[in-house]
Amino acid sequence: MGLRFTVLGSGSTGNATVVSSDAATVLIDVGLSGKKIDELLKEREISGEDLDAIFVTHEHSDHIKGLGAFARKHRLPVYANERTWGAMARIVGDIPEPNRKVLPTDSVMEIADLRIESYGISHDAVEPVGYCFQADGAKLSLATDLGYVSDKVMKQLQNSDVMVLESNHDVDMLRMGRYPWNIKRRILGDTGHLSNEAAGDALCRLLTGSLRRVYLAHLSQEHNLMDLAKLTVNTVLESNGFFYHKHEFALCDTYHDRPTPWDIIK
Ligand SMILES: Nc1ccn([C@@H]2O[C@H](COP(=O)(O)O)[C@@H](O)[C@H]2O)c(=O)n1
Repeated sequence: MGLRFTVLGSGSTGNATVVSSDAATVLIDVGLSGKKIDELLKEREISGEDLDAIFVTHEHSDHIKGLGAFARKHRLPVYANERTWGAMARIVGDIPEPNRKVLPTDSVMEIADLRIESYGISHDAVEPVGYCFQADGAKLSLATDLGYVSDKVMKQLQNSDVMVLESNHDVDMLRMGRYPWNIKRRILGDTGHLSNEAAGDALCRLLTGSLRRVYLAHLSQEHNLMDLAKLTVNTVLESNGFFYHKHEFALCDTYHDRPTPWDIIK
């Protein structure tokens, strides 16, 4: 069991993911209440006491809603870049100084045998990041809340074994949906969220290496369906000549209201 993870919750109602190596376990984002995170961890047979640290992607409430309460309860160190700390200070409340850790964007650190790398992404937060994790020769990449996938991000995601990739909306459903126009423009823009097609396009450039599974994540409950997201991504892949067998590669589900099973990458 060299590297494994579970997505506890995914979508604008709250995001949180646990990544675990042989000797370290970390939580990425606390976008649900602290109480709910405790319940979800229990469902996956771990607890807050098993965690070594929390890593924050950005200050939007669906990523930090329960951060302050959860970090204080379990006395956990919290890692974020300087500007994200500034932007979330009021929402998160008091985190004791020794547990306020600054991890600059595009830097690497290690907790025991777990290598953690942050990378900058395009989203309308002060300095949003994604994270890649490596242990025991395996690589997991988390890539959600992306307006678009830049060449730099694409390079960062290369050689992943498993990815959690945003597939937020179906563009036609969003265009015809009931959100106000300014919000639609935001979601569709370069600092908004990846559509199903954009996720498919990104995968066309990533499916050449070791990639075995992609979890489609941060799906809109208003403008998407898991089956539609998978169909669209598959259609984009096939129209670009990528045909695969189930045992070689799979698209996997995430949920807004329940955790994914542990995925044991290695
Ligand atoms: N009234 C709303 C609804 C949603 N948003 C933001 O739009 C993004 C996509 O939301 P989905 O739930 O459709 O995935 C997300 O960033 C929401 O926070 C909004 O600003 N106002």
